[in-house]
Amino acid sequence: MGLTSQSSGLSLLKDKFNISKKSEEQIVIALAGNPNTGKSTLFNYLTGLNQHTGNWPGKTVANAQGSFKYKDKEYLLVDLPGTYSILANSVEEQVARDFICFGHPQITIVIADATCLERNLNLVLQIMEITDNVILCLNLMDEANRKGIKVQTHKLEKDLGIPVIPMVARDGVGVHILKDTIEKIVEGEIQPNPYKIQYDNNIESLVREITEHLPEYIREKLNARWIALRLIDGDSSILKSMREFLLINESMETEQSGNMSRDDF
Ligand SMILES: Nc1nc2c(ncn2[C@@H]2O[C@H](COP(=O)(O)OP(=O)(O)OP(=O)(O)O)[C@@H](O)[C@H]2O)c(=O)[nH]1
Ligand SMILES: [Mg+2]
Repeated sequence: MGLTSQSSGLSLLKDKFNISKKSEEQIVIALAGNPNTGKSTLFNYLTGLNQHTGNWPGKTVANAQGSFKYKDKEYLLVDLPGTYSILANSVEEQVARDFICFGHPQITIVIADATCLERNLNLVLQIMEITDNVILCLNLMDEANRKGIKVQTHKLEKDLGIPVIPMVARDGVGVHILKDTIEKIVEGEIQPNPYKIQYDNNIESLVREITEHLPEYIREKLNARWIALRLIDGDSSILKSMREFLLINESMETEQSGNMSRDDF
């Protein structure tokens, strides 16, 4: 039973991330991106809300969440803090990383500034290492056009292996295509296949070694390759997050988790 399964998923969302689903059927979507790329603008456009988003002060998380409906499906949109990376160098980065990794949103939208794509793609590649269901929105296309910047959207889509949607969120341009793409991913009509970075042989063999030693419980529930990469990078915060995740999960899934406990880390 995966974490997206309703029994554990709901409590994990509530206990760790303070996210309340209105119903079990609601599909959770994370909205990530660099600061100032139009996340709030898109969030407000989709949800009809009018709030300043990205308010995640440390451990007392007051997140922004809103819902929308499209073709009879209910979606819960979670706005993540604006970050340039999710390598957990700051509280914001850790919050964004933990939600994408442990909160298991069914889809993660990354909203990028089309006028400085190179910098924005860093975060996109990092998120693609954690999860497959990623959509890239190229926002501020009006600004890009004004500056004479042309983006080869289809080539980018092919190279990244995920849907890429040009957007002017301020005017709602591209939002319908986004909703349609979300729906097609949920229905399985679109299956993103993100490009995965291959590291040099030393790192790849370490990744294999670490993944083999990760407990089966973790391998089933989380992206073992990504966890191994973070451990190789010396990121001790991932251990803390995994412990927390196990603690919550243990209390909810005592029977399913069997003998496995956080003390195994
Ligand atoms: N020209 C243009 N401006 C936009 C577009 N989308 C958003 N903006 C503007 O860009 C600015 C930043 O938008 P926000 O939605 O606040 O960006 P954000 O990503 O939530 O920013 P942080 O929360 O600070 O990370 C605002 O002034 C928006 O009006 C767009 O498509 N075109
Ligand atoms: Mg914002």
